[in-house]
Parts: sequence; structure tokens; C-alpha cells
Amino acid sequence: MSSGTKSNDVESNPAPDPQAPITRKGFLISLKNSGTPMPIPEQNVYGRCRPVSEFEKLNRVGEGSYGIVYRARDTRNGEIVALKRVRMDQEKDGLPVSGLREIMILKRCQHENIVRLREVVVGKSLDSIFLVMDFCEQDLASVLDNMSKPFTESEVKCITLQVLRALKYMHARYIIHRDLKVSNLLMTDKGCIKVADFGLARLYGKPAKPMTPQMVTLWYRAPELLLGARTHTTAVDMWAFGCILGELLTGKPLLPGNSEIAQLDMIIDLFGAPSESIWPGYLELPALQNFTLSQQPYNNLKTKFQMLGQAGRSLLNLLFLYNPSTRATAAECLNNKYFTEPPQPCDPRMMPTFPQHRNNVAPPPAQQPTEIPISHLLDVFIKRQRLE
Ligand SMILES: Nc1ncnc2c1ncn2[C@@H]1O[C@H](COP(=O)(O)OP(=O)(O)OP(=O)(O)O)[C@@H](O)[C@H]1O
Repeated sequence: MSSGTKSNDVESNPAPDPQAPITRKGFLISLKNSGTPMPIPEQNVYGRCRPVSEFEKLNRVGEGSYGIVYRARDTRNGEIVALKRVRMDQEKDGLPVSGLREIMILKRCQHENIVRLREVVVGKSLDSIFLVMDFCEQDLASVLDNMSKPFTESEVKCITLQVLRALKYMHARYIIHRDLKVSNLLMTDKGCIKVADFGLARLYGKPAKPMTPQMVTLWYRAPELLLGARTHTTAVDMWAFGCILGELLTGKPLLPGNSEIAQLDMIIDLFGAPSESIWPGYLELPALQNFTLSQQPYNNLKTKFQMLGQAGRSLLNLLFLYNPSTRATAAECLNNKYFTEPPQPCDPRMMPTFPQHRNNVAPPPAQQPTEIPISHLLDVFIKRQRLE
């Protein structure tokens, strides 16, 4: 590949100021609606990005709204990596904002519990871009779908402590993930959890700037987003984290609404209705001008989580506080009694192992079975449902 100048070199750019807006600086491709596309000098077409042809795609491991993810081998050193193709369908003249954000934010995150972006590589023409990440053997959505019984409490603590460490790290750097859910929590075969998919992540500042409320997959969406708050904070991730904790404990999604109003109803059924006294400013939220919420007055968390001790229930209640400014932070949760009282979190290396169906290299065509096994079809079907 031709060598790049400093200005176009993704790898050698210093980490930007966390408060600085995301810009195109350092990237080869111009953004839609950003004016005239940036001219790319002939001798510098790829900067220092390697071509994707240096990777051998082994199999597809996931497909989300923003891209397809492959398990691949880096032919330069034989290492197995994840290659996420950034979806460009909707973009006529540039890289989608979600792709740019994911790259910018992952580049500044170096944490054991956050998926590592190794590099960005390009397809033959600049219309395809791939993120090269460390490969993780499982995601928690597929693990949950294939488990016959829920995780033990020790395993749940082991997983959630790792997620909290990642959240504490991100939030201290003004990064809000905005799409936390079980399918975005990856697990290595050593039980190490990695938060992935930063396509919707944003940097936030003070004062908070308006953001689109329709972020975060519905089941994990905080009430302030459902009610149309224009500014949001790291508290949206903490609500989603509460939903994940509940899901891991029971093995089932906690609040699986199928519309925004159904989602709000489910929240109110479980936690009781919000009010101006517990959530100052609540009555001014935009969506409340259009409809009236049910007035169910009781918190039913204790009934739902009968198997959980007092400390666990109190942690869940702190995560599901309606008022985002009093909701528990990741740092506070890490010091919560729940994680020190028995049962103790298990060692990540003691986490159960799961079959790795997706890691098998597809056999050559002549040996391929003519029928797709029904178990595989079921896997795909269940996974699709989870990804909405
Ligand atoms: N580094 C990785 N290692 C292994 N598998 C991965 C990796 N990154 C992603 N995946 C798999 O691909 C799936 C989709 O990835 P990702 O969530 O990043 O894509 P997306 O298009 O942003 O998805 P979404 O629709 O959830 O926003 C994940 O649920 C996971 O199964």
C-alpha cells in the first residue's frame, strides 16, 4: 500500500480531545451533507489502511443494522479477527456517521472490557470500509438463547462487574454507548466480557446538547428517551445495564415491549408510575403532551425477583430510578454491597463454555450438505428476533 501523509493517517493521529466534536479529520472519506467531498490525492488513496484482501474471510458471525461481521484470518500473521463491514447502502457520497463515530470512539477506548479496534481496512474501491477487531467467541444474546437454564448468580456478578468496569471507563471519558443490550456484549472463551458496537455512541458535554431520543433498542430504552427528552446522559446506559442485569438473572428479557407505548406500560407495571415529586421536570417531557400514562402506583420488583436478596433488589431499584440524575452510576454500582456479599462473583476463567457453532470454517462447496440443519435455522431465527 502507498504510504500516507500524517494528515490522512488514521493510525498516527493523536487521541482527540474528548469534548471535541467528531470531525472527518484523519479519515479518507467525506461525509454526506458535509459540502464538497474531500479530494483524495492519487498517490495517497489508501493512506496507511491495508486492503481487506489481506484478510481471509472465514464465516459470517453477525449482521446488525449497521454492518455485517465476519470471522477472518489476517494473512500477515495468521491471527483470527472480527471484520465488521460498515454498511454504506444509504450513503451516496461518504461513510455513514455511525461508522465514523464507531471508529473515532473505539480508537480512544483502551480497556480490557471494550472490544479492541485493531485497525481500519479498505475494500478495492473506497466504497467499502471494514473495522478489524479482536475476535470474541460468543455474544451474550446467542449464549442466552442457547442456554437451558439461566446463569448462576456468581456468573451474573462476574459478567456484570466487567460491564460496569467498561461503563465506568467510558463514562469518565464522556462517552455514552446508547445501545447497550445483550447482543452487544461479547465474551471470549476465557470469560472476558467486551462491550461492542459503538455505532450509536456519542460524546457528551456540559451543558448537554440535544440528541435524537429514538436511540437504544426499545427493550433497553430509558424512560426519559421514551418520553422524548432532548438531552440525555450516561444514565441511559445505566438503565440499559439494569435491564441486562435483570435479563441475565432470569434468562429472559426484562421489558420486551413491542412499541414505545407498550414499553412505557411495561415499565410502569413493574416500577409504578413516575411523578413530578420523584422526577422533577417529568411533567414537561415532550411525549407527555400527547398521551396520559397509566397510574399504577406499586413497585413490583420484589415479586419479579423473588430469588434475589435485599442487596440485589436494592441495586436494581437504584438502576431503575426514574430521575436520571439520581440513577446509580457505574462507579457507584461497582461499590455496591451486592458484589461483595455471597455468592461471590466467579473467576472469568470459570465461566461455562458454550458450543462455538459459528467458528467452524465453511467446508468446501463439494462437501456442503444439501440441507441446512434445522438447529442452524432456529439459531438464525432466534438471533434475528433478538436483533429486532
Ligand atoms: N469483535 C467481534 N467478535 C465476534 N463477534 C462479533 C464482534 N463484533 C460483532 N460481532 C457479532 O456481530 C453481531 C453484530 O455486531 P454489531 O452489534 O457490532 O453490529 P451492528 O450492525 O452495529 O448491530 P446492531 O443492529 O445491534 O446495532 C454481534 O451481535 C456479534 O454477534
